[in-house]
Amino acid sequence: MQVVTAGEMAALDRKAIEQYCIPGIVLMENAGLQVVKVIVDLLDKQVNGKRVVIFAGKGNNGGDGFVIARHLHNLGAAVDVLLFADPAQISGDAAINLNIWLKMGQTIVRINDGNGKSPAELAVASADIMVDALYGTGFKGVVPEPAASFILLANNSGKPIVCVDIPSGVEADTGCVRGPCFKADHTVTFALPKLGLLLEPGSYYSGKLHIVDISLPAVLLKFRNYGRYLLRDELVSEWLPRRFTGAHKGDCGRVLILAGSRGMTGAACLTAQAAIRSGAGLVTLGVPEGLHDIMEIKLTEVMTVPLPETDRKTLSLEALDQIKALLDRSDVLALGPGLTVHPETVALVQKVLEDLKIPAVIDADGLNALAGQTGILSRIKAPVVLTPHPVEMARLLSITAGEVLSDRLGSVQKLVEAGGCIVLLKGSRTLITDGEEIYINATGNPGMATGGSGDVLTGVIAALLAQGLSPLRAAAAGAFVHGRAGDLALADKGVMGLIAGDFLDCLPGALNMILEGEI
Ligand SMILES: NC(=O)C1=CN([C@@H]2O[C@H](COP(=O)(O)OP(=O)(O)OC[C@H]3O[C@@H](n4cnc5c(N)ncnc54)[C@H](O)[C@@H]3O)[C@@H](O)[C@H]2O)[C@H](O)CC1
Ligand SMILES: [K+]
Repeated sequence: MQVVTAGEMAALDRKAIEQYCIPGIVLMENAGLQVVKVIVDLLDKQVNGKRVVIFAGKGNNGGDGFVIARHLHNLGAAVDVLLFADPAQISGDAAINLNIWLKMGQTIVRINDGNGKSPAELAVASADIMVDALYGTGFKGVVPEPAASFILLANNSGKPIVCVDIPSGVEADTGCVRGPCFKADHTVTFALPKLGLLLEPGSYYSGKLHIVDISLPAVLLKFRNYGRYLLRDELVSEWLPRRFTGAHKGDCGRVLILAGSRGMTGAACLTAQAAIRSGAGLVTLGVPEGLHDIMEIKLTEVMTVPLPETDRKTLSLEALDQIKALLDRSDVLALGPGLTVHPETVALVQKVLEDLKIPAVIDADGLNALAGQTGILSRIKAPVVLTPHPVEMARLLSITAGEVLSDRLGSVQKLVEAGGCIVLLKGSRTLITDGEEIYINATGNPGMATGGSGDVLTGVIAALLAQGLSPLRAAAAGAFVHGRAGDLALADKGVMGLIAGDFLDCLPGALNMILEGEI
């Protein structure tokens, strides 16, 4: 599913109206009705007598609010419309719907009645549910008073909040929030997701995102390629490999993993198990020789190879020739989990990458070995996927983590340009890009912020690479599958108790769910 900016969405609206002759008022009616559907479900279809407060603004987002008010009123709800604009400012389809609301004998609740009391505050206090139709995709900057104070009042009320199209306070193109902003329980967005709903902190404020149809012609939604996609089951399912009956393990890819050090055997194991669990035919794990016996005990389906080590039981430069021989018998390399940044291990990582001939996914200490040295990356001849979290991204770009977090999109683009590789930037909405197309992943949950989570992701991506997915798709699909496995594990283990091994075990279930389309 494509992800659009406010301008791109407005252009699609205009095309629907001008080229397909769909009156704007029809789109507004459909938009309002879709929000009403979500609200009715939230109220367990018990709408009669429920108190609903609708914060309405002066634009078409407010117009959606008047449509919502009308339908909820007709369903028996007690609806208070708080208008944060002069009615004279309201025009077009929004004015038509405000007029219908007033013609029905309904009123607008005044923000204050001039003698200190605020009917609006009373309305908020007695609401069962609140609807944010204040600002939509036309918003930029900071919400002015008195709306700003009411947003804080609503957020602190403990009542459910449903935001229309986008939470008021979030900028549609960047996800930036520069002042008070509704913290939505649900956001109902129209036709296509806006970029700001999928970028931090906009994605945080959006709560559960509902992407609903408002009858824009399907051909119009595919009309242009914006190069931004929200990962969905149907797309990832198309990418995942199907195994033919005569397949043997050699057909399913051979993954070489270089990982682990004293005290970090778990990272190596999780990566290796994730790779074999994600369909790789053969997985070989190269580890410092002093840890080899432990790995033999911890792993069964994965082959292990003892390699020369430093005095600190990390991989040493002497391992280079053996690694080159292993690489000649592999389709994909996964490099980094638990390696440490021992100077000799760092030098080994750089040497391995310098004459790399097969695709690789580089994570953790593999990335740290390249801190500030993106020049090495640009000289690598084989395709490479980098999977940094914001701190590793900051080290690679020699900037601060804060700068990465304040512009995630910009920092991934910068690293792609500097390194000529595929970049996956981890976060609650993981971004994956080759500089041309960008995929946004919305699967996963906060329970996955646990040691070893990234190691599992590295193994999944390596396995998908080894099974023939392009580096961009392997990274994007890997993020989607990894997050889906975490969501399956969450149901059973809960957000605090979840550990990386739990979602490792859920990888087969996640893959089946996506492959078989059971959602
Ligand atoms: N996607 C669709 O097909 C449909 C979307 N609909 C709704 O229309 C809004 C977009 O409407 P628009 O009038 O362009 O913008 P807003 O409603 O967001 O109005 C914003 C309004 O406020 C002004 N403004 C912006 N920033 C500030 C600020 N910081 N302080 C004060 N005022 C500000 C701005 O100038 C505008 O006038 C979309 O989100 C949907 O909800 C259609 O209803 C149906 C089809
Ligand atoms: K809104």
